[in-house]
Amino acid sequence: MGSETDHDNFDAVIVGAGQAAAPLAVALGAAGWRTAVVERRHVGGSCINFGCTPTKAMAASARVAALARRAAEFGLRAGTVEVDFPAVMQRARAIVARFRRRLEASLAGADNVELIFGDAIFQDARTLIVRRPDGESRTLAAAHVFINTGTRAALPPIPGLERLPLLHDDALLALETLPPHLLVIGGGYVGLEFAQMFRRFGSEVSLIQRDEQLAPREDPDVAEALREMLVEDGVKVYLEAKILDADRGRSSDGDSIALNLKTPTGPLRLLGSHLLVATGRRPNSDDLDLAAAGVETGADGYIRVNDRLETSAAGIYALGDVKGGPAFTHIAYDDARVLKTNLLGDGGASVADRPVPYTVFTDPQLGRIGLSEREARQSGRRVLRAHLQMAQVARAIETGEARGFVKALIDADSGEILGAAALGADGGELMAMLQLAMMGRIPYSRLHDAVFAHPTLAESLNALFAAPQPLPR
Ligand SMILES: Cc1cc2nc3c(=O)[nH]c(=O)nc-3n(C[C@H](O)[C@H](O)[C@H](O)COP(=O)(O)OP(=O)(O)OC[C@H]3O[C@@H](n4cnc5c(N)ncnc54)[C@H](O)[C@@H]3O)c2cc1C
Ligand SMILES: NC(=O)c1ccc[n+]([C@@H]2O[C@H](COP(=O)([O-])OP(=O)(O)OC[C@H]3O[C@@H](n4cnc5c(N)ncnc54)[C@H](O)[C@@H]3O)[C@@H](O)[C@H]2O)c1
Repeated sequence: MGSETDHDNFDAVIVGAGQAAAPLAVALGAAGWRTAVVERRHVGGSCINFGCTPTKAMAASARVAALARRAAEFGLRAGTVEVDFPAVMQRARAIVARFRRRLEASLAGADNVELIFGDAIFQDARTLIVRRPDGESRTLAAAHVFINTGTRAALPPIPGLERLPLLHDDALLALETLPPHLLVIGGGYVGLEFAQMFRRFGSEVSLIQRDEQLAPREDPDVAEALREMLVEDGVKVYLEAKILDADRGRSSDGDSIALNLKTPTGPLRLLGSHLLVATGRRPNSDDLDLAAAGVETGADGYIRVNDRLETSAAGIYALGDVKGGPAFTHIAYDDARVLKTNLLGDGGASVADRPVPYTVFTDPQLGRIGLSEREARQSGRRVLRAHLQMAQVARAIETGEARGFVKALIDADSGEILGAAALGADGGELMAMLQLAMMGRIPYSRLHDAVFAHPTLAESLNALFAAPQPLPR
């Protein structure tokens, strides 16, 4: 049995096998650094195990169900559509297992990389103790430590919530039977994606949002269009709803959870069978003993870093969601690029001013990049707004997916695109085209005149940029 006085010396220890860890470990190992990756559960972190991967696999099943129900619109007779929920979940879990295996294999096959399962905790700035699942401990020492421990679901302070069974993170993926009535607290990206997909699987879904709009970071027109789409799918959306408390409910339908709300139209008691809490995340930084290492956090627990991802302790870095800021897999992945460049390459890489695109995988998708209207107004620039309803796009009409709109904000002086929102079929891909134009500083007038194949969604850029108008103040 290993003892805590035995030190394993590494050049680098990465705590948490999240989205940044694998690319960083493989690169460090290839450069000859002896690298340990410590993971308490599964490689791949939130994204592969209960975030992006399973939810996008499930959303794909939900989309097929929704399309199959619309078969008659396309001139087809598909009969009654039945959702085999255990099969949907089995498919999602199989994809998760496949991604996890692939990642584990890439770490196992990497030069100079050792994957160690266990909970890591700092002893001091250069030393970590890893408590392994079998009860043994290992002490790892390294000149460079990378913290990639991600986040977990944050529970809001609602009296009674702690006594109820909650669906989030792993619990949701373990579901075997379709919830008859899913209550979703929180109208952010997690809430939006789950509310729509479970409704499409056949659950009754009630979505409770405390703010006056869904997706509070988005412009009101985008949020309102998302609300309309969910309502069209049959989701009951409650805005400006304050949850006073939660308790065990009873109804003839077998509902066992009750939420007591204060809404703009009066008090409301909502009954449901299952409860998903999607009110944001909190960082996995509280059980690392960061104080022992001299690593500072903000009051919210997120680790403080500079633009080079260096923490307050020399030689210790934080990557991915645990450092706060935009919480997306591609950002965690890009954090690894910044550190690879600075530690193994030319140096000089920074997270300042990088683009932060994202796509919310509702159907249709919301693709976002750059400034929102609110931010454009605050920027003090002269801004134009280009706007196009998807109902005017040939491809969208032909494929029967004409909901939504695309809009772009333009610097009136340079003609450069400052930001865009594409809420429509393949909105994420459409947004990526606008992102490329932003990266290449291509003025909007060139996209207006560009030749795109007909009938693609790309072609809609011609019409989008036909007549941009001054952004209303
Ligand atoms: C439901 C849901 C859907 C999402 N969908 C998307 C999406 O479609 N697109 C997108 O870009 N992003 C999505 N995200 C966000 C995305 O999952 C995260 O931004 C991403 O996983 C962040 O990666 P990370 O590297 O910071 O850490 P994580 O992926 O969170 O991984 C952290 C790892 O550290 C481990 N760990 C923690 N503490 C310790 C410790 N003390 N010792 C050892 N190991 C430890 C954890 O077990 C975990 O494996 C989604 C998130 C959720 C919750
Ligand atoms: N497609 C994607 O890229 C994707 C998908 C899902 C999640 N994510 C990432 O995961 C992060 C977490 O997502 P999230 O949706 O959990 O958090 P979030 O912070 O995006 O949204 C939380 C929502 O809950 C609401 N809320 C908070 N407390 C409430 C209460 N007591 N009652 C009712 N509503 C309440 C907030 O107004 C907000 O709309 C996101 O910020 C995102 O970065 C990304």
